[in-house]
Formats: sequence, C-alpha cells, structure tokens
Amino acid sequence: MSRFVDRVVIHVAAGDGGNGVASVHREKFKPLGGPDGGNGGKGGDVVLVVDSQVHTLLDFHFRPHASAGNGKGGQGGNRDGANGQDLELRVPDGTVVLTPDGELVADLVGEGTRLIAAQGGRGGLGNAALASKARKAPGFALLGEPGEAHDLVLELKSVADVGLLGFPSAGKSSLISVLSAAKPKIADYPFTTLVPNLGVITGGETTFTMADVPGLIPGAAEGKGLGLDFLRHIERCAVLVHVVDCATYEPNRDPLSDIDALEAELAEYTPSLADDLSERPRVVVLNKVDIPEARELAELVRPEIEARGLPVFEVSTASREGLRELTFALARIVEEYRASRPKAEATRIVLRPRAVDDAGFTVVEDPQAPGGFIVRGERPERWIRQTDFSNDEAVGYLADRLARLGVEEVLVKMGAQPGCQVSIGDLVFDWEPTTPAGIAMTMTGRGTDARLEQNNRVGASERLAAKKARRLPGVYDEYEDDDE
Ligand SMILES: Nc1nc2c(ncn2[C@@H]2O[C@H](COP(=O)(O)OP(=O)(O)OP(=O)(O)O)[C@@H](O)[C@H]2O)c(=O)[nH]1
Ligand SMILES: [Mg+2]
Repeated sequence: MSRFVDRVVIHVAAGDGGNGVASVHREKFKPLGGPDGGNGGKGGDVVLVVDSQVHTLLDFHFRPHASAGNGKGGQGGNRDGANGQDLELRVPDGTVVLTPDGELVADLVGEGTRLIAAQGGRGGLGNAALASKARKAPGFALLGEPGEAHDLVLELKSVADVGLLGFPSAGKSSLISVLSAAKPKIADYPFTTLVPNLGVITGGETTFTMADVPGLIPGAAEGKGLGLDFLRHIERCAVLVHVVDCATYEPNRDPLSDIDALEAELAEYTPSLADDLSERPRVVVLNKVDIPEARELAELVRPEIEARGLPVFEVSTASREGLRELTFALARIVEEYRASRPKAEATRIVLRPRAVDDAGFTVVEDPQAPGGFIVRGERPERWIRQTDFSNDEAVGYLADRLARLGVEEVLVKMGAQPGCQVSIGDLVFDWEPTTPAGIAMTMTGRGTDARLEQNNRVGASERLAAKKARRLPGVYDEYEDDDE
C-alpha cells in the first residue's frame, strides 16, 4: 500500500530553559555587595502555525524532527540570559493534531491559527531573584527546566487536490505510482484498490496531492461496487481526472460511454455533497496508448471529447508517455483553483495542548516500594527539575518549598516513617521529616541550610507554616511560592 502523506508523526522538542546563576556583586571596598546573579532565559516553543500557502504535510514526512532553541544561562551583574528562539512550523489549513494515542489536541483552522506544540522550559531564577528578607544572599540558583518533548500526529482532512475517477483496472493506481512516490497495489483484476491512496506530485513550483480511489461502476452512487464511500474522497478535489482504459475489450464499453457512465454516477451522488461537483474542472486521461489498438482508439475519440470542452491527455503509465504534460496541466489547474478559493479567516487563536494544573499535588503509596510514597503534582515535579542537587542550599530551598506546599504534612498523615522511600518526578530519596508537621521542632535561627547539617534550625517561613498548621490543618496549598 502507498504511504499516506496526509498523516505524519512528528517529534517536537521545545528548548530547555537556561540556568539561573549564583553571583555576588563585587566592588572595591564592598566585597559583599549582595546577590546579582541573573535569571536563565526561557526555552523556545515549537509552534504550529496555519499557513494557507502550505497544502501538504509532505515536509514533515521528510523532516519529522523539530526542535526550538535553548534559553541562555543568566550571568552576574543581574544580566538575564536570552530566551531561546521559537520554532514555527507551517501547516496547512485544516490540520488536525492528535496525540500518538489518538486523542484530539487541536483542529487548526484559519490562517494564522497557532498551537504551542511543545512549550519551552522556564529559565531558572538567579540568586538575585531568589533573595528575600529571610534569605539575603542565596548561594544557589535554580536550574532551567527541560523543554517539553513529545510525538504528535498531524492529519490533513482535505484529502487531495486531484481526484481520479475511472472504471476498475483503468490504470488509476498505475498513474499515481508513476507520477508520485506512492506505491499502491496494482493488478489486472478489478477492485484491486480497496482504500484510497494518496500521492504527492510536484509540477514546477506547485506541489499537489492526487487521490486514487477504488474503481467505480454504474450504480456506485446507490452503493454498488465499492465506489460510494470513496466518492466522498473526491468531494474537495480541485480537479477531477477521468482515467479511461483505451485497451479494454469489454463489449458495450468505449472511452465516451465510460466517461458518461461515471458522470451519471457523479450527478447522482452530488446532491448529498456540500459542494456541487458539476462546476469542478475535469481532465480526461486516455490511458494505455502503448498498446497500438488503444492509441488508435484514443486518437479516434479525442476530437469528440475535446468538443465537450475537456482537455485530453493521451498517456501510458507503462511507457510513461505523456506524463509530463499531464503533470504540468494539473499543477496549473490546481493553482488556479487555489487562487480562486476564499482565504480562510485569520483567527489567530493561540491554543495550548492542555490546561496546566498548577495547584495541588497528590500522594499515593508506592506499589514498588513497601512503606514508600509517590508525590505527584505539576509544581513539586517542576521544583525537582529546577534543583541543583550538588548545592546544599538549593536542596534546602527545595525542602522549604515542599514543606510550604504541605507535602510533608500529607506524608505524615499517610503514615510515612522517617527513612522511607519517597519519589517525586525523577527524584527518589529517603525521607527525613524536616518541618513542624514532621517532627517536634527545636526553634532556632536560620543560617545556611539547616537540614543538611541536621541541626534542625528553622526559618521564619517555617515558623509561620507551623503556626498556620496548628490553626488550620491542611491548608498549605494556599501558600504561593514567592517566585511565582
Ligand atoms: N499496457 C498497459 N497496461 C497498463 C497501463 N496502465 C495500467 N495498466 C495495467 O492495467 C491493470 C490495472 O491497473 P491498475 O492501476 O491497478 O488499475 P486501477 O484503475 O487502479 O484498478 P482498480 O484499483 O481495480 O480500480 C494492471 O495490470 C496494469 O499493469 C498502461 O499504460 N499500459
Ligand atoms: Mg487501483
């Protein structure tokens, strides 16, 4: 079977966020001038943009990987890193975006409609931005977050620019196979083609698609043969091409009566279509002229078809005669048709794949680790990614954030024991309670990181949290992180 170019799987990778930097301002006679580490830049997004000049998904077929630029790291002197470059991918109007599991992400309609297919990672905050009253000179910064990366399926509903019509064995599949890279099944028994094949053809500057449908027979419009379902596939075609077998030996069949018979089917079928097919340009291809009798017949009927105002092309898919002229003629008609179509509205909608649930978190028992727990949630998982685990202070900051969100409290409620295994995102660690919710607190001041030194010193925010916890158990979620 042929390759379906109207359905492609693409791999989109947004840029990573740049790391924040920990830096201290230095001046003569002012050795510790305060933190001045800048923030990392945001990673670039991969964005799908509807462009009415694009008609196929062919480019993605050849280049399925797309990645946007990374954000630059922050620098000292409060210099923020540059944002990564967005990558815009131009897609045809009517492109449907799905997850690999077939879940609909978006239906991209209208010039300029945009979908952020992969969101760039946030840049990490530098130590200047992390400074607060309680933490005057942070000796750490946050890491940039990795950009989103995943596979998406693109599908294009408007099947083809050119639709082939013809009796079984007229040579429709053969024609597509010689004009394009599609490799449909070809055989000399009728109804070889069971599903529509799509081929992509280039004629000069124009790229267009051609749909091969199963052979039609009289009565198709009432469901005879295989044709009815497939008539639908030619509904949106710019050009209809009659492929006529000039070498058939069946009685009562000749090129003219074949065309008439199929036109009658189309007329019959048309009322059920949104668009009227009778106005659609038509071309007649007289096939198999490599056979001498067929060429004679073709030359005989050509004037009569031309008299009906239809362009005629004598071709042979076997000897490849006449194909070039046909390709260029089709390209021209397709161009004219496209130019005559009303432009799609510029809707400029920006769509995001899914709403970001930024609020809470859940804790479940870890089925893999007896006595262990898994913490899930957009924020805790992000915080893990932002943490530089080689920096003790950064780890302490993470612990603060998790405690303020109420993670520890929930762990305690669920019966977590000190030393049990806790997983958050990619991080697996042995849990040591650090907050009032976890252990009886010894109240002390706060210097560098307390918990790593195991001396249980507590900061102002934790004291506040402890107070709140005593008064209003279970409302830690209200705490907003100070950097968001
Ligand atoms: N001699 C000759 N044979 C051809 C030519 N084009 C197609 N054929 C033969 O005609 C037979 C039918 O060709 P297909 O391309 O499968 O015809 P189709 O119109 O797709 O048929 P269905 O799928 O059944 O509707 C095959 O045996 C082809 O080899 C041609 O230009 N010359
Ligand atoms: Mg076929």
